[in-house]
Amino acid sequence: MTKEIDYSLYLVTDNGLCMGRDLTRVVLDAVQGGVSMVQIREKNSTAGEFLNTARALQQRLSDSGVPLIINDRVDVAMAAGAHGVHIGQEDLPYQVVREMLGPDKIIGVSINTYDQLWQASLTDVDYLSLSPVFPTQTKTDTKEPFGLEGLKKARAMTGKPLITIGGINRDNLADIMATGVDGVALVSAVCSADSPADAARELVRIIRDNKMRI
Ligand SMILES: Cc1ncc(COP(=O)(O)OP(=O)(O)O)c(N)n1
Ligand SMILES: Cc1ncsc1CCOP(=O)(O)O
Ligand SMILES: [Mg+2]
Repeated sequence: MTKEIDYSLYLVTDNGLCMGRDLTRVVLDAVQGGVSMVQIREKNSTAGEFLNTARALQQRLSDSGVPLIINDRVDVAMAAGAHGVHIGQEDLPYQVVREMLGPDKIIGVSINTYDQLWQASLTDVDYLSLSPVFPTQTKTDTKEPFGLEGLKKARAMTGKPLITIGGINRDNLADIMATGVDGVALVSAVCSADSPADAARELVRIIRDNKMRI
């Protein structure tokens, strides 16, 4: 069953890119600006720190309707009562995560190749994230970027909710939305912005003006 989720503007956090500001503050400002989904991605935190951040945000976002997704750590997601988990090709296998979380939680999977896209399309995963669309300095161990033509090809291959990530900003967002993806995930364009709220507002406007599918 397809869940009713707004994937249009998906903030993925990176504490180190928040310009010394409190991560929770940056996320709440971004949500004020219109971010529709949030993923906590803490690569340098202990499990305990990750859980504390997740619990604090889960509580602060509970009335907003914005789903909170945990990167990689199914245990942290379960302990925090988060809405779901994002996993990559080197994380726990999708079926195992689904068995652990049950049918109602949101599970997203990173897709690095067309073969992975095809395989994942056969499962009941909630969304697919083509990764990366462009090169980025935020994550250095990425595979070959898909580019805009790759996004179009991927869109034609699956009817599942499809988003993309990597090097996305206000200058390339319109072209990305025109490929027919359901949304975009970004780190630095929001986390490092002078005003995360204003940055999110501008991105929302570009998405609204260029979205292909409702
Ligand atoms: C929305 C979204 N898309 C892709 C990724 C990357 O996940 P992964 O390939 O597992 O890499 P890490 O983020 O774990 O370094 C993501 N986190 N979110
Ligand atoms: C987490 C992740 N996965 C693929 S690229 C990426 C980082 C994207 O960061 P930015 O939006 O700053 O390019
Ligand atoms: Mg991962």
